This record gives sequence, C-alpha cells and structure tokens, in this order.
Amino acid sequence: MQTTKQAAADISSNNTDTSSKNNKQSSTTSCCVVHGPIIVGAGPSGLAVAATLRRHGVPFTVLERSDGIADLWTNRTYDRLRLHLPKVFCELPHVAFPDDFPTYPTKHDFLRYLRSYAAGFAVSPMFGRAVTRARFDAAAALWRVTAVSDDGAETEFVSRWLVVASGENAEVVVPKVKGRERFEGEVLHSSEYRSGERFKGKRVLVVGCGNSGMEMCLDLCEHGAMPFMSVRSGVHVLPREMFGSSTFGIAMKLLKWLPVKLVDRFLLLVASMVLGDTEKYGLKRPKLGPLEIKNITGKSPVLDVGAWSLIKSGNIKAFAVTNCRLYQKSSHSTATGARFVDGNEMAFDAVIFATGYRSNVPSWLKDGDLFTEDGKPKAQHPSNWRGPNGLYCVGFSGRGLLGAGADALRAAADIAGRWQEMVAAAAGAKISSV
Ligand SMILES: Cc1cc2nc3c(=O)[nH]c(=O)nc-3n(C[C@H](O)[C@H](O)[C@H](O)COP(=O)(O)OP(=O)(O)OC[C@H]3O[C@@H](n4cnc5c(N)ncnc54)[C@H](O)[C@@H]3O)c2cc1C
Ligand SMILES: NC(=O)C1=CN([C@@H]2O[C@H](COP(=O)(O)OP(=O)(O)OC[C@H]3O[C@@H](n4cnc5c(N)ncnc54)[C@H](OP(=O)(O)O)[C@@H]3O)[C@@H](O)[C@H]2O)C=CC1
Ligand SMILES: O=C(O)C(=O)Cc1c[nH]c2ccccc12
Repeated sequence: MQTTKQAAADISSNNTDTSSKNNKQSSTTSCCVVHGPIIVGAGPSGLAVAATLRRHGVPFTVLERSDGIADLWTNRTYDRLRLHLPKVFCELPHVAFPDDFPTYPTKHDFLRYLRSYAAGFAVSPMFGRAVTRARFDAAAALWRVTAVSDDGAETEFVSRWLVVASGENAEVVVPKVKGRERFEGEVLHSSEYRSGERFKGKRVLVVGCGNSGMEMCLDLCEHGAMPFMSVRSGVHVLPREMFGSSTFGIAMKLLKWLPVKLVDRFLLLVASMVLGDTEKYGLKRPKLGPLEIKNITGKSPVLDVGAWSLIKSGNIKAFAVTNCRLYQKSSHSTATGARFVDGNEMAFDAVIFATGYRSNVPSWLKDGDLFTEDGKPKAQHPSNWRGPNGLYCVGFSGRGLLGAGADALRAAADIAGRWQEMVAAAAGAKISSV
C-alpha cells in the first residue's frame, strides 16, 4: 500500500502543474492539478468508479479521510455483520464474488473482496485526506477541492471533474437526550458497537429499530444481556427468505412484471404469514409498503436475521416510546435509567443509539446544485448521478451496493467520453501547431 507521501509525490510527478502560484488560499496550502477526476471517498462506490475509469483508461485521484479503504465496513460496523442481500446483489462492477463465499458474505469476506478489487484495478487512494471544501471555479471551469491531511496540512486538488463518493452513511446521527451528561452508564452509537460480550447481564436500551438496532438486540441476547428496543415511527420487518429464496431476489423478479405497490402487497402478505402480526409486539408497520418507502424516503425494511423470534418470545422487549430523559438516581446511588414521556421509568446500564447515519456532503460541497440541504441528491434515481460542470455522485441512490455499482458505471462512462474528447482536442491542437 502506498503511503500518503508516496501517493502525493506520484501525483505531483505525473501532472501538469503542481505549483501554488495561482493559489489564493493561505500560504500553507499547496496546490495540485490532477489528471482525470477527483474521487472523494474510497468506499465501495469510490472503488467502483475508480475501477471502471481504469478500464476506460482514464486516470483519477481518490481522496480518503481514513487510513484505509472502506472505512465504514472496516471500522464502524459490528463483528457479526453480514451482507443482508445475497452476494449477487452486492457485487461491484466487473468482479463477481468468489464461488466459495457464502450466499450472505461476512463483513470480513466483503472486506477481502474489496481489498482484492482495489489491488486488481491498481486503485491506490491518498489516505488521511479529509475533503473539507469543494467549489467550482467558473472562470477556470475547474473544481477546487481542499483536503486536510492528518498533520493539518491543506492541499488544494484541481480538476475538471469531481465525483462525490463519500457515502450516505458518512456521519452518525445521535439525538440529543436530556440527562446524557449525568448518566454514568455507557452510551454509544451502533457504529461503535462490536459485540454484546461486555454487556452480559446488563439491561441495555437500544434506541432505533432499523437493521442495526434489531441485529444488535439479537447479538445482546445471544451474549446474555437484556435488550429493550425503543421504536419511534415503526418499521417493516420482512423475513430474509421466502419459499427458500431471498426476499430481495423475489422482489426484484416480481418488479420486472408488476408495479411496486402490488409487489409490496405480496411481500406483506407473505411476511404476515411467516412472522405474524408485528404490531402486536410493538413494531407498527409504516403506511407505505416496504419497497415504496425505500424508494421514496430511503428507509430500509428490516430483513430479519433472527431478532424477530426473540421479540416474540419476549427476550427482546420492543416498546413504542422514544422521548426520554436519562437519569442518575442520586449522588448516593449508582442506579441509572431512563424516564420516558409516558411517565414510565426503567433502569438501564447502557444506552445504544441505533439511530442511523447521514451524508456529510453539505458541509464541504459548496457548488453544483446536485444535493439537498440534507446531503441527498435532489433528483430521483436513476437521474441523480450527474450534476452540472463535471460534477457526479455515486452511491447516493438509496439502493445499497447494487445502486452504487450502477451509478459508478454511468459516471465513469460519461467522464471517459469527455476525457477522450479532451485528449482528441489536445492532439488536434498539437498537430495544427506543428
Ligand atoms: C451496517 C451497514 C450494513 C450495510 N449492509 C449493506 C448490505 O448488506 N448490502 C448493501 O447493498 N448495502 C448495505 N449497506 C449500505 C452501505 O451504504 C453500502 O454497503 C456501502 O458501504 C456504500 O458504499 P459507499 O462507498 O457509497 O459509502 P461508504 O462505504 O460509507 O464509503 C464512503 C467513504 O468515503 C469516506 N469519506 C467520507 N467523507 C469524506 C470526506 N469528506 N473526505 C474524504 N473521504 C470521505 C469515508 O471514510 C468512506 O471510506 C450497509 C450499510 C451499513 C451502515
Ligand atoms: N447488512 C446488514 O445486515 C445491515 C444493513 N444495514 C443498513 O445500514 C443502513 C443504516 O441502518 P441503521 O443503522 O439501522 O439506521 P436506520 O436509519 O435504518 O434506522 C435508524 C433507526 O433509528 C430511529 N431514530 C432515528 N432518530 C431517532 C430519534 N431522534 N429518536 C428515536 N428514534 C430515532 C429511526 O426511527 P424512524 O424510522 O422513526 O426515523 C430508525 O428506527 C440501512 O440502509 C440498513 O439497511 C444496517 C445494519 C445491518
Ligand atoms: O442495506 C440497505 O439498506 C440497502 O440499501 C440495500 C437495499 C437496497 N434496496 C433494498 C430494498 C430492500 C432492502 C434492502 C435494500
């Protein structure tokens, strides 16, 4: 793996202009004009677009804030995590998963695949480069992208094209809860949870009932802890498999022939036959169906990997109240817990926020009109991958790895077309000047 310094040196030596003479920022900011697009993020989306550009013969520069590829999967996920869609729906473009991988690869399998994918396409991101600002310089028709390295040094990377691949899950969402500062029990976000081992015998409040909240409750139970799951607006729980096939695979096949509302009705019918009435156990179903709500809001249905039977048996207690104040009984007592808006009070040793993630794009992308204030694309899939002035986004269609791969193919093909035009124009200019 290249060090940041080596990668920076390679880029400097490959490129046309590494001077800082046009740099209008602080004198400590160096400037680097790069060939080909700048890609922000070395997760699955960034790697997929880089690999596809490599196949088109287009050079690129990948800027990644962490010290390795796929930071989410490497550093921000729990131990027992597996892909919850079958592997055929999670492959990146051009490379299938190995035959000996299970249908639902573990996160370690997936990381092995990603490392080999990056190596196979010679993708060497510049690590420890957090992008803090990107703006379009209309006079020069160039993107100016500022990245800060771990030692605080700023570099401005300049290119005609910018690919946003920083992910829908770049930052954690943690609600403000009263009393948190006084609560002496452990408080963490699901991205910091690894396993239930150290919660053995403890009463744990899990806030949120998405795939993370549900699977952490299962994991806590399996490690002898007592999880309590608070549910805000409800969720669709679906069995991961139906009739011996994956629910996702069946849904994809049906969607080729039937409208989404009808497919949703079918999924909900089978779910009620297999799981029973989830509302009876504190898990209200949203009004919109599971696929429709995913399409419209991005909210994922829970694909059950075992938590549901523990909710039914009462080992995981789900309840539909969320607003609470955490408490520390008094200075003489170590009892900790939560007091809910309905007046109920419960003792908890720890609180885990499984309250999801958000994009960080609005904090650094200053132009382009491609994203909303929430950091989501303004346009609906599949028209959301390209903005004006050479701006692209990959992995923001709310369609997981499959959607990221499709975006990557489109963005890379479009950039390759423009790159070739530019190369041909430059060659023409050279010939005419001879
Ligand atoms: C727990 C969990 C499980 C999931 N399981 C599945 C699944 O089974 N199947 C599926 O299809 N999808 C799944 N997803 C959805 C997930 O979004 C994709 O799997 C995938 O990680 C998306 O890839 P990405 O590259 O778009 O984003 P990410 O994986 O988040 O990668 C983005 C990269 O950009 C970097 N970055 C962010 N901001 C900056 C910045 N300002 N400057 C520089 N670098 C930056 C990050 O460090 C990161 O490495 C899961 C998500 C989570 C949270
Ligand atoms: N491969 C796999 O098995 C896994 C995949 N994933 C994927 O990762 C992504 C993120 O999942 P996840 O981490 O579960 O996050 P989600 O965004 O899917 O779920 C967040 C949960 O927290 C609740 N919540 C958010 N804010 C608050 C608040 N202020 N007060 C109370 N409740 C709140 C939400 O409720 P509400 O609905 O009311 O907003 C929701 O129940 C999803 O795409 C998911 O499918 C996650 C884990 C495992
Ligand atoms: O893990 C996720 O939430 C994903 O984005 C994968 C995914 C894409 N489309 C879906 C439809 C139903 C369930 C999961 C997904």
